[in-house]
Amino acid sequence: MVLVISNWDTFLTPYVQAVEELKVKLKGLREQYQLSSKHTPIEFVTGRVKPVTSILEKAQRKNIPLDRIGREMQDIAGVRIVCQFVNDIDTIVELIRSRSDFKVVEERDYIKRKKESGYRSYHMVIEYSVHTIDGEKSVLVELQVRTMAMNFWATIEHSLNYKYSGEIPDEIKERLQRAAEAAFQLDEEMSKIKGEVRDAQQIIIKNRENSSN
Ligand SMILES: Nc1nc2c(ncn2[C@@H]2O[C@H](COP(=O)(O)OP(=O)(O)OP(=O)(O)O)[C@@H](O)[C@H]2O)c(=O)[nH]1
Ligand SMILES: Nc1ncnc2c1ncn2[C@@H]1O[C@H](COP(=O)(O)OP(=O)(O)OP(=O)(O)O)[C@@H](O)[C@H]1O
Repeated sequence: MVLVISNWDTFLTPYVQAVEELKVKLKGLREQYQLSSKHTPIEFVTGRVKPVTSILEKAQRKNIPLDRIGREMQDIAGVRIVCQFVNDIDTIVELIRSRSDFKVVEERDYIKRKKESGYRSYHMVIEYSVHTIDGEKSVLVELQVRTMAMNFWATIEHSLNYKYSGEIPDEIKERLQRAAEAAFQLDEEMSKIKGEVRDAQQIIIKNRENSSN
């Protein structure tokens, strides 16, 4: 099968559907936590379908024939779950593992073992089924689970990589390494005072409830 550009919309339809469904499901979990006045391990959720130019660039870089990208490119559909605290990540990972509608096919822990760049996140690749007019279709989705500090660092580093076409100057790389260490320290410190932060959140929720009654 040779994919031509006019086929991309059709090819990507199940991926678009998967990302939309997963965003609804994960945001639904967040709502449920909020309604139960429990601390929510999900601060926010984003998702995207990989742009066609990025799919083509990655296929070429990784030598993936276009007729195999559905099986070999794991991040055509991507969802990111951002949390407040590092241990929220464990809660989310357990939650995802326990679901019957997600089949976890791979996990990569870049928190225990950060990447050379300084990148930290927990990655899960799941197989997810969507129902299309041509029947059920299973697609791979990459879930990135990270704290707000990890997300801040990764977003800035991603922009700089884009700016320098992947060749970030050494001096900036070193600054990024130091910033990654600072983000790690921020996560550590916040974890130590999370009880206090959670109490404050409960007070805010209760006050909101009282003023709406
Ligand atoms: N900002 C940033 N993001 C990263 C970094 N490493 C990985 N990521 C993100 O995580 C995704 C998956 O990375 P990996 O788990 O390394 O997967 P991979 O297929 O081996 O590598 P990629 O070719 O980078 O996708 C990437 O597409 C990025 O979105 C990094 O050093 N910086
Ligand atoms: N799993 C994901 N969930 C949500 N957003 C993502 C995910 N992966 C990447 N993104 C975001 O999507 C945008 C476009 O990403 P793109 O796929 O081109 O980059 P990348 O993942 O860094 O690339 P590559 O894997 O090809 O090196 C970026 O803003 C990136 O941060």
